[in-house]
Amino acid sequence: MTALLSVTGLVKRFGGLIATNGLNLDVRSGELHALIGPNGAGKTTIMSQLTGELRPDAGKIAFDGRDITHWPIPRRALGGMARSYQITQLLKDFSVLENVMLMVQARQGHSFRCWRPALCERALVQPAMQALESVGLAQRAQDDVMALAHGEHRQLELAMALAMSPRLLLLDEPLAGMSQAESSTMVTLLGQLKRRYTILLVEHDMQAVFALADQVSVLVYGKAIATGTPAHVQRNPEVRRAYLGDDEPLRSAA
Ligand SMILES: Nc1ncnc2c1ncn2[C@@H]1O[C@H](COP(=O)(O)OP(=O)(O)OP(=O)(O)O)[C@@H](O)[C@H]1O
Repeated sequence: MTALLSVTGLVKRFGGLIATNGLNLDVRSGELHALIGPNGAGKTTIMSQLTGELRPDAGKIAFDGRDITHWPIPRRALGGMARSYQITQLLKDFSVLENVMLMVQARQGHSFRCWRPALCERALVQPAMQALESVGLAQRAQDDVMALAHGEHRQLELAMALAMSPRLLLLDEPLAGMSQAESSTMVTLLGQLKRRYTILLVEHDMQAVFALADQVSVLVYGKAIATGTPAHVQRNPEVRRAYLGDDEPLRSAA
């Protein structure tokens, strides 16, 4: 498998703090690659550099063989990178379906024109409904966003990312704040989306990470100290020491 995303020597400084410290990371087409590490390791900072919300101080980001390091946010999004956020970012006065339709419309870009209701239906509603079906929310399409439970909000955010027809899904803590039942629904969902999409997943829930990931990269102080299969990474003594501060199995890390 070739690398869809290739990060080389990435550096991001906040004043005297080096949040990304010469990071190298390859995400291959079709894999679910998890990025784990202790709080403050720099996971979200990397996601923001990938989407273009933060500018790196050095290094290169290549996506699908093209150097996108200096591309603006919309160009990356239209080029196939979609991020779902750690903090819920939904339009609260809109319905579930309308939130997704807005993303479909954004995807269509400047060329989008909707002259007749029938055309709107085909251009916006159908793809939006498809995205909702992919996350199990089709039945809630007409509901107000505020009527959804927390777990369903996260599913909706995922549908919004899918509505961008992404080639790479960037998921920042999709299980954050979820009940056990909600987590389990989301893990099943991500298992279904795996392979259909290339996914870079930041997540603290190690059980979910090890159940889902093909590859895991462990980040400590802005650097990947290990990359490999879940089994490989779990056995790595340096990972155990750096991540847990002891020799306990990695499953309880957060
Ligand atoms: N805008 C900013 N200005 C200054 N420092 C920042 C900024 N954003 C992040 N940092 C710092 O950079 C480091 C990495 O933060 P980041 O949020 O990327 O870590 P993280 O691994 O995502 O943490 P968590 O698991 O808690 O979400 C931290 O020390 C954080 O305080």
